[in-house]
Amino acid sequence: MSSEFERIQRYFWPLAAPEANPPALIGNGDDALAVCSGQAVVISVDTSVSGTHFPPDAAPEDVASKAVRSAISDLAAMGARPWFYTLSIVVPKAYDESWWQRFTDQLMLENQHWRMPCLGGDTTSGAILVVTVQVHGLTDQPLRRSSAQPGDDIWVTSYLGDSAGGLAGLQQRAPIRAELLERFYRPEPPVSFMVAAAPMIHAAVDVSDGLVADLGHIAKASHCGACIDVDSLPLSPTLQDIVSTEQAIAWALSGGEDFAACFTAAPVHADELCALAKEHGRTLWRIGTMIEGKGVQVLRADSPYNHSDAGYDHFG
Ligand SMILES: Nc1ncnc2c1ncn2[C@@H]1O[C@H](COP(=O)(O)OP(=O)(O)O)[C@@H](O)[C@H]1O
Ligand SMILES: Cc1ncc(C[n+]2csc(CCOP(=O)(O)OP(=O)(O)O)c2C)c(N)n1
Ligand SMILES: [Mg+2]
Repeated sequence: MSSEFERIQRYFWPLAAPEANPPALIGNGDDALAVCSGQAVVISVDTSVSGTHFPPDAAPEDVASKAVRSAISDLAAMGARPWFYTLSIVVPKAYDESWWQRFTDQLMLENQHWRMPCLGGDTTSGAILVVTVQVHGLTDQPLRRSSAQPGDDIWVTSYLGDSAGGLAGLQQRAPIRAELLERFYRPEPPVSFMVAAAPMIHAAVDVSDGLVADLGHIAKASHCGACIDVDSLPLSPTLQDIVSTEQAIAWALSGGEDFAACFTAAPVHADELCALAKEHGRTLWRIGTMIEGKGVQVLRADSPYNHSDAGYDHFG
């Protein structure tokens, strides 16, 4: 088995490809990374822990994809294009080199897909696998949670609840479906669409903890309320095939890890937003309206819909 430094050189330094745009002033291999950008730099860090964010027996490829994509989701919600990321990793000593190879091969595929190299990080051993990805994105004008206005339409950028359905399958609480596992391990944050749509968007958040909880962040930060209709929630045919509509709605409202964007925009932009989404190979769903007041109201045919609005809470 090779040393820590040999592993860093062999597995992580090649992940500096493809080159960052604009390139780093000092890249991998020094005491620190040095970069310079003419635009605002948007930075977000997310940690994935074995047993908390993915099952302990998850494939290295799946852990790699989910860690990168869940971090990129925050860039999409800010309307920023990926620039580069850093990677901090704790790996149990018992993992063999084939694990390292498979993990970093998949990271390379993610780098190419998002055009986002890994320019630095930290490597240690420890009791369980922990992967921390800090992403850096660029934009001229970051989107915020705090700029929604009463009267805005509320939009989401993907089916909701599929990831929770995939997790339920892994945990033998529901039938396993390959498409749902794919949504759990390889979500598709709407990066290029959100960058292009940013000028029309008032406020945005990424849906990681659950729609009601995350939309609640927009409502609170914007000092207004939100009203959504459960019959307009985008539920995938696959999800509806494996569980009751009530269960699918519950997962769409609070399952979490959809890594979609939820955003608000003036109704006048509705057609243009849908056309733009199509150009970027995406679909948009309008799920409600921002209103005066506070909190998130969940309705069905104008009556309150009974649901749990608690999002995922690491200490709940
Ligand atoms: N340990 C921490 N130290 C400082 N700030 C934190 C810490 N944990 C979370 N935050 C900040 O609190 C806010 C909410 O965090 P979180 O719910 O994890 O956001 P997200 O869902 O976007 O990852 C973010 O702005 C985040 O940067
Ligand atoms: C083994 C396992 N159990 C449970 C979950 C469900 N789960 C874990 S974290 C989480 C919410 C999102 O994670 P968090 O760390 O809060 O992301 P952030 O909001 O910071 O982006 C959910 C739904 C999972 N993904 N894997
Ligand atoms: Mg977080």
